[in-house]
Amino acid sequence: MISLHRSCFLNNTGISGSSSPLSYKLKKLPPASVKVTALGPNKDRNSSVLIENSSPLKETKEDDTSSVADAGPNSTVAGEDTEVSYDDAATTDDQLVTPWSLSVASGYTLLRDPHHNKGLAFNEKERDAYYLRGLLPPTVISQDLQVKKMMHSIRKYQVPLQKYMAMMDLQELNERLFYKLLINNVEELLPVVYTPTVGQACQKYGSIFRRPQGLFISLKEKGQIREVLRNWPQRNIQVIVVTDGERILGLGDLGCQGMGIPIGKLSLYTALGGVRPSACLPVTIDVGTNNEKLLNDEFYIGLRQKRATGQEYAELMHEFMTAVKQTYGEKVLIQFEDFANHNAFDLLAKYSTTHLVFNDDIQGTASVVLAGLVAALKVVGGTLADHRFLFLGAGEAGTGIAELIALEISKQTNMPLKEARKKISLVDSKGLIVKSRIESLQHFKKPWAHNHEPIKNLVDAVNGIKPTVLIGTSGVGRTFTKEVVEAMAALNEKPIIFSLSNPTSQSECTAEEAYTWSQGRAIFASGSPFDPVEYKGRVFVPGQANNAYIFPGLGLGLIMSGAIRVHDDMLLAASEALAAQVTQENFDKGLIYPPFRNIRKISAHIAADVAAKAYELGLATRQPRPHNLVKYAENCMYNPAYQSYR
Ligand SMILES: NC(=O)C1=CN([C@@H]2O[C@H](COP(=O)(O)OP(=O)(O)OC[C@H]3O[C@@H](n4cnc5c(N)ncnc54)[C@H](OP(=O)(O)O)[C@@H]3O)[C@@H](O)[C@H]2O)C=CC1
Ligand SMILES: CC(=O)C(=O)O
Ligand SMILES: [Mg+2]
Repeated sequence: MISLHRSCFLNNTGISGSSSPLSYKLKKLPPASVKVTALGPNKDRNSSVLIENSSPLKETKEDDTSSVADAGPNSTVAGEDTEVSYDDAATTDDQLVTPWSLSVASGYTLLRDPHHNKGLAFNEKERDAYYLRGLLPPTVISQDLQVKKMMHSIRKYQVPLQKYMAMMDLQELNERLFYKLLINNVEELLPVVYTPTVGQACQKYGSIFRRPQGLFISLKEKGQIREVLRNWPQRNIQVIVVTDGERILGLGDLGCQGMGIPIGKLSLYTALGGVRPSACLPVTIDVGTNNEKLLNDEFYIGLRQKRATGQEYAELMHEFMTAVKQTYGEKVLIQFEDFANHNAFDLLAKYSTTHLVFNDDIQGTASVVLAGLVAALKVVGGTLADHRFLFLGAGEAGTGIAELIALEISKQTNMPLKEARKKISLVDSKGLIVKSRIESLQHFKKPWAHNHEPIKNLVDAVNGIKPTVLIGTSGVGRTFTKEVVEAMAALNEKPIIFSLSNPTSQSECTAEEAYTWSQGRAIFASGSPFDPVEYKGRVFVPGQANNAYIFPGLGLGLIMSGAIRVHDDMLLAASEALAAQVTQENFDKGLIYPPFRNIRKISAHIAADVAAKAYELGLATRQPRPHNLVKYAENCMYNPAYQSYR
C-alpha cells in the first residue's frame, strides 16, 4: 500500500527551498490487482490516492519516466490487464461518488495550480520535465511581458468591478504573476483590489463568488472549528485577517459577503509588506446578518438568519480564537477587521492579553493618521499639543485615533493623558460628546465627554471648538459641507482636513471640494484615493490616509521578531517610521504621506522599528536580534519573481 502525497509542493508543506513542483512519482504500476481508492479529505489529508498492490510501489525521483499525473478522475489507471475506469457521465444524481483528485503538480494539474503555474513563462526544459508539451502554445515569454500583457487587458475594462474580477481570476490562476502585477503597479491597482472597489465586490460577493479564497466559519461549524481550520490547505499560517462582516467599510452589515475585506487586506500583507501568500489566511465569521436586503436576496451566500449576539456570539468567537492558537501557535497574528464597534472594542480588550492581536480599524488607523498629522505639522507648524482636534464620528476609527493622539501628546509633554484628551472633541450622530450625555454613552466614548454645552451639528461644533484639525470618521458621505470647510478655512490659514471614511461614496468630502472651498489652503487626505486636483493653476495631490500604510509593515515587524503581543508603543513606532518617510518633494506637492509606489521600502522601515520596539519591550522571541533590522525585513520579504523548476 502506498499513498501519494498531495502536499509535496513548495509552500504546500510550509517547507521552502525546493524548486521542484513535483516531488514524488511512481514507478510503472505492476500488472496485477491494482485498485484505486479515493479517500475522504479528513481520513488522510496528505493522500489523494491510495493504491493497493501485492508488491509495494516504490517512490522514485523525477528522472523516472512514468507519472501518475497521467491519471485523473476521468482517465483510466491501468495495469497491463487491469483497468479501473472513472467516468462522470456514467453516474447519476442518486449514485454516490467520492470527489477524489490527484494533485501531483505536473502537466495539466501544474497549469491549474496557482502557486506554481507560470503560464507561457514555462521554459522549454520545464515544458519537457513537467509534461507540459502540447498544453501550451509554443511561445515562451518572460514574466515581465506577462505583466505588460495583463496590465494591457486590465486597463481595457471600464468598470472597476470587472478589473477586480480580472485580478481575482489572476490570483487564482497564477499567484506570482498577480503579486508581480500588484507590486509593480501598486498605485494603479490598489484601488482595484482594495478600497473603493473591494466595497462593491463585497456588496455583490454573492454573485461573483467563484472559488474559496478564505475560510467561512459559521454557527453551523460550532464545536468543529479546529477541524475547519485543518481543511485549509496551508499549515504554516502567520497572519489571519478576520471579520464578522458587520461594519464593512462605511457600507454597513454585509454579513458573509464581507469576505472580500480579509482577502483584500491579506493580498496587501503580501504585496505591500512581503508576507508570503501561503502564510496568510482570510477568515469570515458568519453569525447571520441584520441586512434585510441580503436576507431576501436569493443569491446571498451566508446564513439566512438575524445576527447571533451575546453568549452565542461570544462562544463562537472564543472557540475560533482558541482553535487558532492551538492550530498555529502563540505567534500567529490575528487582525480584527471591520467588526461593528459594539463587538470590536470588547474583542480587542478580551484577547489582547492572551493573543497576538490588533484591531486595524481602531489601532492601524490611529497609527496612520498620527503619522499624517506629525508630517502635516512640518507644514503648518507647532507641536501636536498646540493643536485642537475635532472628529465627526466617535466609533472605532474616531476614538482610536483620538486616543493615540492623546497618548503621543502626553508622551511629548508629560501632560497627564486625561489632560491631553481635552484637546480633542468628537461629534457622533447625536451631536458633540459632552459631560451631560455621559450616562447614555458607550464606554469607548466616555473619556471624550468634556465639559461643554451640547451642540447638535458640525458647523456649530467647528465654530464653537475652533479646531485646527478636522477628521471625518463617520462613515457618512458629504458631511463636510461647503459651510463646514469654509468655517475651517476661516479659522485657519492652513486647515488640516481628513475625510477618512471609505469607500469613496462615504468620504466626508472630495479632494476637489476640500481644495476649492478652502481656496487651495487645506492640507487634505482621504481614506480612499482621489485624483490630483487643479485649482487656480496649481495642482494639489491628495494623500491617502489609509491603514494600508501601516498594517503590512506592522505585521511584518511582529512576525520577524517573533512578537507575542502588540503594544501601543509599537503603533507609535510604526507611526513615527511612516512620518519619517515623507520627503520635501512630497511636501512640495501637498502630500503628507509618501507615495504608495515606495511602499515596500516604507514597510521595511516600519517593520524594523516595530521589531526594535518588540525587542526593547521584551516581547520578541526570535533570538538573537538581527543587527540590521531594515535589511533583515527586506530579506524576509516575499519575492514574486518566478522560480526555476529543476
Ligand atoms: N481611512 C482608513 O484607514 C479607515 C477608514 N475607516 C472608515 O471610517 C468610517 C467609520 O468607521 P468606524 O469608526 O469603524 O465606524 P463606527 O460605526 O465605529 O463609528 C461611526 C461613528 O460615526 C458616527 N456617525 C454616524 N453617522 C453620523 C452622522 N450623520 N453624523 C455624525 N456622526 C455620525 C456614529 O455615531 P453613533 O455612535 O452615534 O452611532 C459613530 O460614532 C468607515 O467609513 C470606515 O470605512 C475606518 C478605518 C480605517
Ligand atoms: C480602511 C479600513 O480598514 C476601513 O475602511 O475599514
Ligand atoms: Mg477596516
